[in-house]
Amino acid sequence: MTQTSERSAPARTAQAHPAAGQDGTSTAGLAAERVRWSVGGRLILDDVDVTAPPGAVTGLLGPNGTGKSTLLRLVAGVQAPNGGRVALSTAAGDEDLLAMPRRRRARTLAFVEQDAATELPVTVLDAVLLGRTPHRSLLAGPTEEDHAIARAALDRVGALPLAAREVTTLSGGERQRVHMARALAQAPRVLLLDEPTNHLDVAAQLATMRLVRGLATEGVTVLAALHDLSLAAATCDHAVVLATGPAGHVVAAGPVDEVLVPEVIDPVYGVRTTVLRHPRTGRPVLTFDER
Ligand SMILES: Nc1ncnc2c1ncn2[C@@H]1O[C@H](COP(=O)(O)OP(=O)(O)OP(=O)(O)O)[C@@H](O)[C@H]1O
Repeated sequence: MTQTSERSAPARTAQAHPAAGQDGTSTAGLAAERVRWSVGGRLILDDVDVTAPPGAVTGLLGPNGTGKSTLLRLVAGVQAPNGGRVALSTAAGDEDLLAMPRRRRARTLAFVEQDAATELPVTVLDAVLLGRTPHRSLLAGPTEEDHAIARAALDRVGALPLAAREVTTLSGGERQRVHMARALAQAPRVLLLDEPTNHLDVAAQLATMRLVRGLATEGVTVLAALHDLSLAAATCDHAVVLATGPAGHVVAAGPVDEVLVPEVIDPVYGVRTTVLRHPRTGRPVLTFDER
């Protein structure tokens, strides 16, 4: 497990996220309540409750196969749950996210899937411009403002030099940044990330998580599935840990300092965890031994 430090993150001028609450809306929290999902007669998620507080980064953690990606897909509306609901909570009250008209949901929530494939022969800029689709009328093409937002999103993830490249020619890490830029261009209030640091080198991982923190500061509610528990400890405000046995369920949820402790991690992952303190940030750094 890699020890993390923000110190080595490359300096990059951040441009303001164009639209957490761009349309005058307030910061929104997310609550998945008693979500169930089965496939082929097998229960994968069993009455899962996950809360992502507004304007914070919540890490969705758990060993392989515990249902993190599935839960994100259900919250995003990519798959329909067999039970439960997903609510968006704002000062104005709760709203059923899954019942929202598709375009409005796309203006509200963006989802960066794990290893999202793009086989279409489109340029990086055009792929990022797709993020603007829910913000314009169905028949209109992208405006100057859409182009400016897409380029700013690419700049923010450090991928502006790739703008004219075909997406299919990109490396895994380059593609991951483009997917993140597309989500930024979507200007969501809620951002779902499935392993956002997959394929990224260590500096790019730190830069991505710094970006994610910056988005939360701007009011975006982030729910991110992560495998690197030290990266989660360095970045997240809250953590939710899933385990199986037999179906995916929540075993712990709360502030990272309370959740990322041996009493929670060891039985779930089958390891022996030691929690150290980062000498500069004071955040937890986790190391592991086999049991
Ligand atoms: N369409 C499907 N058909 C059959 N099984 C599925 C399907 N989708 C998910 N599963 C199963 O559901 C379980 C949870 O999968 P999921 O991808 O959500 O886990 P995960 O926690 O994201 O795993 P990882 O950390 O390995 O990415 C796994 O056992 C997986 O094989």
